[in-house]
Amino acid sequence: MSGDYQLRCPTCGLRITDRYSSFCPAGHPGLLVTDYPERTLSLSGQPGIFRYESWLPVRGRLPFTGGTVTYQSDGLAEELGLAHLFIGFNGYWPERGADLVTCSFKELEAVPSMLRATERTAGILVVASAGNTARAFCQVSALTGIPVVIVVPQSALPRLWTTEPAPAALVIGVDGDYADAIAYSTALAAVDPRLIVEGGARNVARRDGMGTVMLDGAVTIGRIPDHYVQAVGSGTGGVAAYEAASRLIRDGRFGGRLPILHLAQNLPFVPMVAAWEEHTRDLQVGPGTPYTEEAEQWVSAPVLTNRTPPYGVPGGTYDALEATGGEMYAISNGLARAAGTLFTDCEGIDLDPAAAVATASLIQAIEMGTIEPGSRVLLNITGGGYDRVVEDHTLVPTPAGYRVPAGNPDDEIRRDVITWVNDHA
Ligand SMILES: Cc1ncc(COP(=O)(O)O)c(C=O)c1O
Repeated sequence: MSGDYQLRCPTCGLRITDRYSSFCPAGHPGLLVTDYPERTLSLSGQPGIFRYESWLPVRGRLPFTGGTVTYQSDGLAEELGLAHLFIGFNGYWPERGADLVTCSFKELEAVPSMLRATERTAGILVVASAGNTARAFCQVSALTGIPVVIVVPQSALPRLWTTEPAPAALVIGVDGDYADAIAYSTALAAVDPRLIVEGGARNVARRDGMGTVMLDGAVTIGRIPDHYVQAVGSGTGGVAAYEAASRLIRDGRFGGRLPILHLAQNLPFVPMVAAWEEHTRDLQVGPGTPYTEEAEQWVSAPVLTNRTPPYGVPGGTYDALEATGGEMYAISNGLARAAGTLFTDCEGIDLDPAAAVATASLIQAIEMGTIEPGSRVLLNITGGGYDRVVEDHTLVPTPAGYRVPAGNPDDEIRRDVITWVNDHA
């Protein structure tokens, strides 16, 4: 049955019966992995992400038809001299059938995460985000009426919009940065047992939702690609691609080799690139390192500046890079801008700055010889179509219900949030 799965600890292999666990009961810190009873991938006949529902940790569906659109590139492929370049487009581009209206692959995470939350009795998610993730969760709330609490830095509020009003999304703007929003969201979730911290990379619904980019790529190409290219901040998309490819190998119909992961960050904030160059799990971030709050200010793709990515943890990005013989790239703003322009000129759609970073890393990989011209390449365009979406939709700002100082929620917020939960649970 769709929605059946077991969680497994990547360290000790223990199978965990509680389908909502985030940690191994034996105390191992690794990211739990889903094992689905269906060894072969069955396609449901549904559009978008629910085509892959047999490998999603959810029961039922939401009224949501968006998903990745994978197509073989002509223009960019020719420009770069690649014989088999496939683009996994995640964003808004109706001419190609791409219908993620908040313009990023974060909708692929939001949909299964929110659906899975509705299965639980204590089921209102509290999500901390600096941008695209918050917008995606608000949009899914707008479409479905599922309540959600969103905590963002106040600077991210202008990027919070949906294509329909989202009355069941409670938005809290924190006077601080992404790290402050995460800390506040954790404290807020403790206010009422019906609130649950969404969990980021630990949330298997998020990873398996993102993994559908790889599934759609392999189904379109007819086999697992040789190379997978993505820009990363948390690295979760890379881990998800690796996990999805591992399932496809067990399926047996899509080839037996993992794709080599090519993951990119945006200079000057490139802590994972530096750690991977040293081949260490030990990530150096913060004061005394080059990867400070100051460095974060200079990147063209702020969504790529996560200070606590699940990099060294078992089952995280380091392990995914190791397993696939992966590479990492440090991309300057100038190279990203030029690559983004080239992509738009060749393919005909605007990109999220993060997707421009990914495109630049593909160019660098070809120049370095880490991607060969004859190989099959899946380029994950994680976001795009912002110029296109405003032609078809009116963007509705999602206002902050509260603007609060960083720290712990005060008594008034606690009272108000409990009242809000009573009204929405
Ligand atoms: C458009 C876009 N691309 C890439 C990323 C990085 O994703 P990951 O979580 O896989 O590191 C993000 C993260 O927010 C994003 O919004």
